Amino acid sequence: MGATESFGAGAPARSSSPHADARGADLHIRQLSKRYSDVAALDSVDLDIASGELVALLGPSGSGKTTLLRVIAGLLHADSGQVLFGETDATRLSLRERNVGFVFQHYALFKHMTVAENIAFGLRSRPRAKRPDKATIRRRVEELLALIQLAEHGERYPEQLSGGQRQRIALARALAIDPTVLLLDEPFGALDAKVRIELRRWLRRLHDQTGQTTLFVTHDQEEALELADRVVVLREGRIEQVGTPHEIYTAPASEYVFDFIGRANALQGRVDAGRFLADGQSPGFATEAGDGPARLYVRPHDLALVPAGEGWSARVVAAHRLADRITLELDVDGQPRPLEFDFAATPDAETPAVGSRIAVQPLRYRVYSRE
Ligand SMILES: Nc1ncnc2c1ncn2[C@@H]1O[C@H](COP(=O)(O)OP(=O)(O)OP(=O)(O)O)[C@@H](O)[C@H]1O
Repeated sequence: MGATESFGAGAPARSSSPHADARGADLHIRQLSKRYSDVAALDSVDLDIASGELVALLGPSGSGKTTLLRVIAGLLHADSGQVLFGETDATRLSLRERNVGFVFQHYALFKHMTVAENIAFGLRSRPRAKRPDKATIRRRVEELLALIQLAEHGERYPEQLSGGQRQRIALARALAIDPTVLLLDEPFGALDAKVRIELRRWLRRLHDQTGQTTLFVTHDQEEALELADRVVVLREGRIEQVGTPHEIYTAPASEYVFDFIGRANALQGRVDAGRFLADGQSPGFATEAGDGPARLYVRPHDLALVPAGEGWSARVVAAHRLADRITLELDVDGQPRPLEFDFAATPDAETPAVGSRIAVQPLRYRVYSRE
């Protein structure tokens, strides 16, 4: 049968090798911990980011993403652990000394300054000895305006721009200081879905041009998977998995990651001599998990209709059709939770009737042992 526990198919992973013209330092996080009374916002976090990488920090609300970013920026001190920029221990350095660039969802532009003045701000406010001369600053601003494709907008004020344009300016302002690392905390979070998708693709192209070491916080798995060289999945202040988008999607290290990364069905059962047997069902599916209680995870589009006896037998409890996709809700015999099954249908194919019995088999899946 075609069923397999590994996920072979899919686009090749984007290389995580450092950018050819990488800018910014390597970043090393060592055993960072930060508590708020009884909450561990960060719990012994270790992470290495190569110069030129674009890394997404992904996790649900409260998982510690913003705390980690703020500790790296120097806006917040950890209880223990270290932040290293290359060889330099930055743990005790101030925000200014770290020379990081950041853009937050609500980190507004200065309203009374033009776009050009906003971008120049970081350079102009440097101490005199480190401040470039006026002509150099002007050139840098023009370069950045061209880079963010807003060359004609330098003399406008922020209120004369769209939300998406403002966030591009905020990025240019952060890049102006040639930062050690660029830290972005849900920079497109306040924008509508369409602009958000356009901007994340734009950010990826911009990153390919600049090679700037970047850490990007998001709770949107699609954004992380599309944008990043590598994704760090956080859970309650700990790193659950680090990998390329391809690795995270096709080989989730835990039930938590599988569930968080896309739509997921979980079947209860046990592993016996290399086969997963769902409770109440007889066909077994090959797995490398050890013997004992386990759960099999499968995405709704990774199931297939099969003849009775070759898959899990189930009753159709709901059916929906949208253009060429059919989605069924199945009550699988012996399973506590319904299963979602999603497949492409030819235009003349009939939608299975509610109440009818069918059998389905997982094409690609993962089995996780349970203690
Ligand atoms: N100033 C604070 N005082 C007390 N608890 C805090 C404080 N800041 C954060 N926390 C707690 O620390 C944990 C991590 O918060 P953090 O903001 O880093 O999460 P997050 O993943 O960025 O969430 P979100 O996506 O909602 O921004 C949460 O449980 C949060 O409630």
